[in-house]
Amino acid sequence: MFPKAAAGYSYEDCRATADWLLAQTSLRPLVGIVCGSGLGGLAEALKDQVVFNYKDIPNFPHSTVNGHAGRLVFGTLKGKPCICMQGRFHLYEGYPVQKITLPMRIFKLLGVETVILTNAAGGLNQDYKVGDIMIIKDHINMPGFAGNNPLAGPNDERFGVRFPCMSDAYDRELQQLAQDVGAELGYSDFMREGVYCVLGGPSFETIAECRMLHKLGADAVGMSTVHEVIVARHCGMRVFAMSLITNQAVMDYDSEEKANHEEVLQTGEQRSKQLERLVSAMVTRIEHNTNYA
Ligand SMILES: O=P(O)(O)O[C@H]1O[C@H](CO)[C@@H](O)[C@H]1O
Ligand code: HPA
Repeated sequence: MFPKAAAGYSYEDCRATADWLLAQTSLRPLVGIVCGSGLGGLAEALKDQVVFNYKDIPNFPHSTVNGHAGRLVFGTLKGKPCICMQGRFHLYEGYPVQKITLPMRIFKLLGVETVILTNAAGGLNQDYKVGDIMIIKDHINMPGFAGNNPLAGPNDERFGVRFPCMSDAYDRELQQLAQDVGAELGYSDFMREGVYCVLGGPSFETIAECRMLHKLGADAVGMSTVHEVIVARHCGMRVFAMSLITNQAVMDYDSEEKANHEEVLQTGEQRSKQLERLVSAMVTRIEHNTNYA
């Protein structure tokens, strides 16, 4: 039922990749950051960088999407050890869902305790504007409804339990921290919180699909993040995620708007400095069990 190609990587494969990385750098990251489309600039805030191209990392998939550089960056943010994915993997690139989430298991084996995920998304909530930052409080996993869940297949208890809870997927303390930090930075006017819905892509949604998703309770729609969140929670990492609303989902048959990736990347560029400040300030204030000083 689960052909080998779709089964992802074994615990030993993940361990081998993590050990390979650990052997190349003395940095031991506590925070893992994933940059969404056009948001790779987040990695630039890291000091004392050690950078790996995905194509040089054993077992790692390769980035194929414009706006996803395909580099894994180790470094520090105000002294705190971090790892940052400059580019992620998506279902529509043709990877099985178990493979696009491999980096979350590598993060775990490297010692990461907290994951911060970012993405570009289309706004379904009519109160949202392009450029808003939405703190994700919950998700709707559409591919999961059809059985395409990254945890489908044999479960290795060394990562986590067979039936992980997802009602607490998005850490509430970290959501509050983001609100506090956002307010201190003067970002409250463009910060929202809401529900993110993942679809398979790569085609953008039809008008009828956007209307349906909105009725179902989604505030933003995208093609990523949720799979990573599920795998990160399965192996016990704390998760914070946010969407940059890069475009308004088209909900109206009279509209001339057309979703396009260029607009997505452009909005990412415009908000990248603010996102960088928000993430940096959050990272410095997240408490960890390990004393990294
Ligand atoms: O979710 P991220 O990786 O930010 O990318 C978003 O942007 C792309 C569409 O423009 C899709 O890949 C969508 O998921
Ligand atoms: N739909 C799906 N994914 C996206 C969008 C969108 O409108 N914008 C950015 N990623």
